[in-house]
Amino acid sequence: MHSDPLLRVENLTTQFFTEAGTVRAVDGISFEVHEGEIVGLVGESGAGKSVASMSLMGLVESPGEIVAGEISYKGETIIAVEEGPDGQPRRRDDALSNEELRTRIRGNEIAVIFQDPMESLNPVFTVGGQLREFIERNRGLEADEAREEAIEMLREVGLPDPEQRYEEYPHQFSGGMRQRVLIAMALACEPSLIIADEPTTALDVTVEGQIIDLVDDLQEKYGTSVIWVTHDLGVVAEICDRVNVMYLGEIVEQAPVDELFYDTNHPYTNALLNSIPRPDRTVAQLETIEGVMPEAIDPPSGCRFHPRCPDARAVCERVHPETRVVADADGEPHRAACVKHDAFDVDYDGSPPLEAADEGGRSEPSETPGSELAANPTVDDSGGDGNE
Ligand SMILES: Nc1ncnc2c1ncn2[C@@H]1O[C@H](COP(=O)(O)OP(=O)(O)OP(=O)(O)O)[C@@H](O)[C@H]1O
Ligand code: NI
Repeated sequence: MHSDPLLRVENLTTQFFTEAGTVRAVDGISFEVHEGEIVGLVGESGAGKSVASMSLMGLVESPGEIVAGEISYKGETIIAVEEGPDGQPRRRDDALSNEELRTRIRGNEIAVIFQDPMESLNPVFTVGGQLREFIERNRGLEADEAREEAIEMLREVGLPDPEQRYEEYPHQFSGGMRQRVLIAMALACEPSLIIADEPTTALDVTVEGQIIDLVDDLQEKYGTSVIWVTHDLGVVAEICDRVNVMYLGEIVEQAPVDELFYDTNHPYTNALLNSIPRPDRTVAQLETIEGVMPEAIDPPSGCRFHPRCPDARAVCERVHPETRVVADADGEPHRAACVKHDAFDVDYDGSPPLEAADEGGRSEPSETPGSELAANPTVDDSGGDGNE
């Protein structure tokens, strides 16, 4: 990790200006992706993973806007927003224009794979035709050359009978096969970075495993870097080198993957880990995270996780922690945004627990299944899907 990163994201802040108020979807996140790395972006639904991904490619649509931050790719500033004289955010002079982002970066340098392939494939054209056209357009190849290349890519992503499959329509493909086609499309322009936004969420577990293996193999073969967006820490463990855990628009923990699992430093990550199904536990024993993630429109004061946090103390209501280095992971920083760590000098230990815990002292989560995160009456579980 001594080389310059392929992608550097600094203080990325993306908001949606809605009638109900300003949605702070991505609220000042910073992370890096190095060459040949698979970096995870993980968190519950609504954490801001997709908005962050779209922001990286300059694809946020109105009423959304990147209001602050800087993104550099291969050492070049591609997106940068500063405060203008009128106090409004504006594009910095050295950043790329939308046109430059579209022609130079998207597809060629950074490609994206979405959860639902049907959104990216046109049902009225053959799969091969779409892939060929994409290759023609983006690589300037002649039609028959592009056809050869398309078939080669279909073979590369593990589609049986690629010549025959080339002539078929998207509805003739299974979900997993369609996802393979999208991977072929993403790889066709030989990008240096692929953003995969929950590409396996809609697939059954076996097919999901196959797609993960495929991306892993291709990543190794081509040296492509990948940002893998998921709500599933199990998938992260399988495929990622480094991980960013997001909660309500912020990165709350950031570490190499083994470190994250063996030396977990944020209570939210811990809660996510405890909610992973394990073969040695029955469903009834699963500890899902209680309560619904609050709205990004009006996040809780202090630490945004405090209303659901088993470790919350009074200080957590007041102090909004940024991510700080809390441990060393073989020379790499392990960051967390939780004031219980010494790196935050706010007298967490001297601060009273937020609610008087039953029978004096806060119990380990496993001793009071299901209640530890639900205990706080301020948790609003009236909307959204709180099951994740
Ligand atoms: N077009 C939009 N207008 C208003 N708010 C939006 C819009 N798109 C996203 N948001 C809000 O931004 C926040 C982050 O959403 P995002 O889709 O990035 O979450 P996510 O982590 O990708 O969740 P999921 O796992 O469900 O895909 C949410 O509060 C969401 O409601
Ligand atoms: Ni998403």
